[in-house]
Amino acid sequence: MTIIDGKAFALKLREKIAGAVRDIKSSCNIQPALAVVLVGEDPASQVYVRNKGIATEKAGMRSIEHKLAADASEDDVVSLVKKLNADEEVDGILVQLPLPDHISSERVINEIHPDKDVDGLTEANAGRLILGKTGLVPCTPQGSVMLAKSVRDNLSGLNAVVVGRSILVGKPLAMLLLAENCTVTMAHSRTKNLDEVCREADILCAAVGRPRMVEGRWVKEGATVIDVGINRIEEDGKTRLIGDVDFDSAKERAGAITPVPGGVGPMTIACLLRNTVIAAARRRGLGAVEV
Ligand SMILES: Nc1nc2c(c(=O)[nH]1)N[C@@H](CN(C=O)c1ccc(C(=O)N[C@@H](CCC(=O)O)C(=O)O)cc1)CN2
Ligand SMILES: [Mg+2]
Repeated sequence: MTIIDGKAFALKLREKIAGAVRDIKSSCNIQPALAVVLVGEDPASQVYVRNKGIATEKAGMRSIEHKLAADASEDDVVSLVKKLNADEEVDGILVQLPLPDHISSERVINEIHPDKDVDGLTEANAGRLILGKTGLVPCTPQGSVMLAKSVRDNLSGLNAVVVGRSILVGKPLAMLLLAENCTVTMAHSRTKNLDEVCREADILCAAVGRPRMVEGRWVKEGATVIDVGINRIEEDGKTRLIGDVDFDSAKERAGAITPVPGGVGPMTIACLLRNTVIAAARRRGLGAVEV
C-alpha cells in the first residue's frame, strides 16, 4: 500500500515550474505575473492567498495581491477584474473563493478573460475542457489526476468513480478522467447504493465535503483512492483537518491513497503556478512549456 505524498510531488512540480520560469526570463526577459483578488477577511482564504503569493514568488514569478473590503460591491470586483484583463503585464487572474454572499461568483468569474483564467473556472474554459480543446484546467482536479497517474502509469480502461459534482472539483475531474480514457461514473448525494458504486472503482475520488464519508468497506481491494476533501473538525478538543475518506479503514484495502493533509491540497497551488506559466507562454507567444 502506497501513501501518495502530494506534498513531495507538488514540491517537485514547483521546482520544474521555477525552471520553466527561469528559461522564459533568460530567453525573453519576461517575468510571468499572477494577480490574486481577495474580497473580505475569511481566515482560511487569507491563508490560501498568502500561500499563493509566497509560492508564486518562490517560483520566480511576480505576485500581485488585491484585497477588497468585505462590503465591496459586485461592481467593484468586476471593475477590478476588467482592469486586470486589460493589464498587459498580468498573465493570470484568480479570484479567491468563496466570495461574500452579496456577490455573484458566477458573474465575477466569467468576467475573467479566459486566457488569464488560471483557475480554469470560466464558462469558456469549462466548455473547452468538455470539448477536448486547449484551455486552462481547474487546479485541484488537475492535481488529483497527476497524483493518480503517479501510482498508475496508465489510467486507460480503468473504472473511475467521482463522488461529488461541484463545479470546482467533481465535474472537471470527471472530464479529465474521461480524457485519460477511464470509464467514469459521477456519483453524488442522490446516488443509490453509493457503497456498491464505489466498490466498482479502480480509481475512487471523493470530493463531497463530508468528513470521512467514504468508508473503508466501500473501497475495492487495491484501488487508488484520491481524497479531495478538506474538512476542519473538532476532535479531542483539537481542530483537525480530515478528508472525505475514512483514511484508517480505507488504507487497509486501497493499493494507494492520498492523505489529508499532504495529499491533493498542496497540488492545488502547484497546478495554479503551472497554469500561470502556461498562460504566460501562450499569451506572449512563447510556444508550449513542458511542466
Ligand atoms: N479561486 C479559488 N478558490 C478556492 C480554491 C481554488 O482552487 N481556487 N480552492 C480552495 C482553497 N485552496 C485554494 O484556494 C486551497 C485549499 C487547500 C490547500 C492545501 O494546500 N491544503 C493543505 C492543508 C493546508 C492546511 O493545513 O490548512 C493540504 O490539504 O495538505 C491549498 C489551497 C477553496 N477556494
Ligand atoms: Mg471540500
